[in-house]
This record gives sequence, C-alpha cells and structure tokens, in this order.
Amino acid sequence: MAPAPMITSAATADKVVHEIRRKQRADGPATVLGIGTANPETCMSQDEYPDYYFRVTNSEHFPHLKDRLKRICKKSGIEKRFMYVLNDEVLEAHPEFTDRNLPSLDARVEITSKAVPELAAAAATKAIADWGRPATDITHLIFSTYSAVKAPSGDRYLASLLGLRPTVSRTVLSLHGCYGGGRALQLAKELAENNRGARVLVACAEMTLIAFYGPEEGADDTMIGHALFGDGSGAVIVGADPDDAVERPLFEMAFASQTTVPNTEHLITMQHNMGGMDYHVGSGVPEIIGSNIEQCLVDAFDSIAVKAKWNDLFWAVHPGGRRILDVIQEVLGLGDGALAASRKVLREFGNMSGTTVVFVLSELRRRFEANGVEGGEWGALMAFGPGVTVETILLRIASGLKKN
Ligand SMILES: CC(C)(COP(=O)(O)OP(=O)(O)OC[C@H]1O[C@@H](n2cnc3c(N)ncnc32)[C@H](O)[C@@H]1OP(=O)(O)O)[C@@H](O)C(=O)NCCC(=O)NCCSC(=O)CC(=O)O
Repeated sequence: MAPAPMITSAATADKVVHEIRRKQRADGPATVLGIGTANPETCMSQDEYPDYYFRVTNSEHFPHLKDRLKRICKKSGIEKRFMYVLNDEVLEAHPEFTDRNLPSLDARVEITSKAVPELAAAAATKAIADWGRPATDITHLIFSTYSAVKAPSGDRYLASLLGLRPTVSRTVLSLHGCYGGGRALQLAKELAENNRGARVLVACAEMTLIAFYGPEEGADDTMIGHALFGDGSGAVIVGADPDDAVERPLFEMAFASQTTVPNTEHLITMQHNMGGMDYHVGSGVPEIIGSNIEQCLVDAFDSIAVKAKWNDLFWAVHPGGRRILDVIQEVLGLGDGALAASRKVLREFGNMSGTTVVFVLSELRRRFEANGVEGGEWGALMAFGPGVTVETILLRIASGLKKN
C-alpha cells in the first residue's frame, strides 16, 4: 500500500482531495446490467373487467357509469391486467374497500406494506439472477412506490427478503406516480457514476389495492383509473465500469434530465385519504405531454452534442394510456413500429404506474435479443407523472446486446 501523502499546504490539500474524488468516481457511464419484472398471480381480461368491478362493488345501480367504463376499456389498448385485488377473499374480508366513504386506509396499508415489497422482491430476484452476481454485492437500493406508506418503509423489508448486506444504502421514493421508474433510474445513474464500484438495485412496485373502490357519480377519474391501472413490479441493476467476465451491459445511460411543465400541477394528483388513495387524471394529459416532449428530447440531445433523428431511435416510453402514445407518435412523426414495446406492455399489463417503464425496457431488450439490434444505437426512455413531470433518459445500446 502506498504511503499516505503528506499535506503541507492548501494547494497540496486541494490536489489530494481532487485525487480522492477522482478515485471515488466511476470512469464510464451508468449501465443497465440486469432487469426483472413480476406481477401478482390474479389476472383479468379487459372485456370482463367492467362486469367484475360493478359486481364486487355492488354498483349495478349506476348503469351509465358501467357503460362509460366499458367504452373506456374498449378504447384503452389494454387486453388484460394483473391485480392483487382480483381476489374475492380479500374483498370478502374487507367490504370497506369497495366504498370510498368508509375508513379503509389502515387496512389497505397493512396489506400493501407487506405485499408490495414482496412483489418487488419477486422482480428483484429475477433482476439479480439476470445480473449474475450475488445479492450481497448490491451497494445501494432505491425503492419507488406510492402504494405502501409506512415506516420503516418497504425498502427495509425488501432488503431483508433479498438478503442484502446491512450496509446497503437505502432510499425510498414515494408518490412520484408514473414517473417513479424514470426518477429512480436517474438517481441510480448518479449513484453509480459517483461511487466507483457501486451496484444499485432499483425496485419499483405498485398495487391498485391502495386506490380500489366503487364508482361515484361525478368522480370521472374513478372510471379512468379503473380502466387503465394494473399491478406490477420492475427491478433493474445499474452500475458503471462493468466487469465483462461476469456482467452483461445492456443499456448505457448517457444523459438524464427532469422537466416540470409550468402551471400543470392540477392535472395529475394523488392523496391518501381515509377511504383509500384519491387520484385525479385530468383530461388534457396527452396533449400537455405531446406539446412538451419534443423540447425535452431536443434539450437532452443538445446537452451531449448528439444529432438525433427521432425515427432512428429506439423508444422506451411510459404507456400512460393509449392516447398518450398516439399523441407522442404523431407529434414526433414516428413510424408505426416505433412505440411497439410500449404498446405491447400496455396491451398485456395496463398502466402499472412508475413500474411500467421497466417492463418496456425489458420488452425492448427481449426484442433486441430475439431480432438483433435494428436501427441506430441511441434510444430515449421517457416517463411522465404528477407535476406534470417529464423524465428523459438517453440510452445507448451496450456491448452485451450488440453481441447478439
Ligand atoms: C382513456 C382513453 C383510452 C380513451 O380513449 P379515446 O380518447 O380515444 O376515447 P374517447 O375520447 O371516446 O373517450 C372515452 C371516454 O373516456 C373519457 N375520458 C377520457 N379521458 C378522460 C379523463 N382523463 N378523465 C375522465 N374521463 C376521461 C371520455 O370522456 C369518454 O367518456 P364518454 O364515453 O362517457 O364520453 C384515452 O383518452 C387515453 O389513453 N387517455 C390518456 C389517459 C391518461 O391521461 N393517462 C395518464 C394516467 S396518469 C399516469 O400515467 C401518470 C401517473 O399516474 O402518475
């Protein structure tokens, strides 16, 4: 071991600190090294859902609301969704879950504070296996959810389920809604690039149980939420300077940014109330995203001085709703297949909030492995949520995918 340097002046101290910081940082960009996803066992086709929902919430006396739910379901671009709450035993044990006027938050939190980290553990276990190193090599954990509000938070339970080391550095992100996955990945990038050797586990998990209740006259959001949202968990291992002997780099994260659209704070909201989590999804969300997305992309690519043509990129866009994808495709002038991974995830799982973008990344990786990398090496991951907030991450295909 080299002897510690003698600090003889302020200039030497600056040099020593500079050198310490240089050694603490990674050389290369944060890179996705493993991905895993999981869903609850219970699943329902979108066609069956309106009958199920109005039956279990004893709401057949609202036929016009049922018709509206049917119309939204038909146009949603969703074929099926996985939901923990699709379980008669849960609803029989908790009749208060179907009526938002009855106090039910305690019982919901009791269930989700266990079930949500367990769902996250199922996805994380797959991501760790995909990565190929032991769980005890994970240095940082970022857990994102709005479905389990309790302390100690679900990250602690998740860490113990996975057998992470006691010194793992844990962070919880909550109530970021559908941009939670994007935010968690950005934070993982900062951690991985600023801590040489760090291996960050990002785990996102959401359960609609926290906001499942019967329809109410005038509460249009209930119908839209019940038509779109599903349960799922996505996990990603992020690290820089991969060890090629054991790790397989999938996507480099070249740049990341967050944009808040002014005067839109009223458009997407969530609040925990005694009868479950209230949420509001304003009718202008697709248009607001559509009129801001291109500038976010231009700013991001300008920051790294890369000239990008939208149709040459691969896309991991949060499928918040079918119309959001349609509007994005239109304003960016994208070809028909550009958002295929997002549309497939929407079709097979619905909108799983912040978790969904991890499913899209996983689907893109599956496509690249099956068909080889077609088109350019650059891509964009975009996620949206309350704020209105837009998360942008510029991705580059890494060597582990190029080899196929
Ligand atoms: C819901 C849709 C699939 C409906 O498809 P179309 O727009 O093609 O069909 P349409 O115009 O005939 O609308 C069908 C019915 O849906 C209703 N409708 C549409 N948007 C609504 C909204 N935001 N709130 C309440 N109702 C809404 C219409 O009034 C209509 O009711 P009627 O038939 O009675 O006249 C689509 O609009 C869509 O994908 N919208 C985007 C949804 C969205 O904002 N998702 C973001 C979720 S939040 C998120 O992802 C982030 C987060 O949670 O943090």
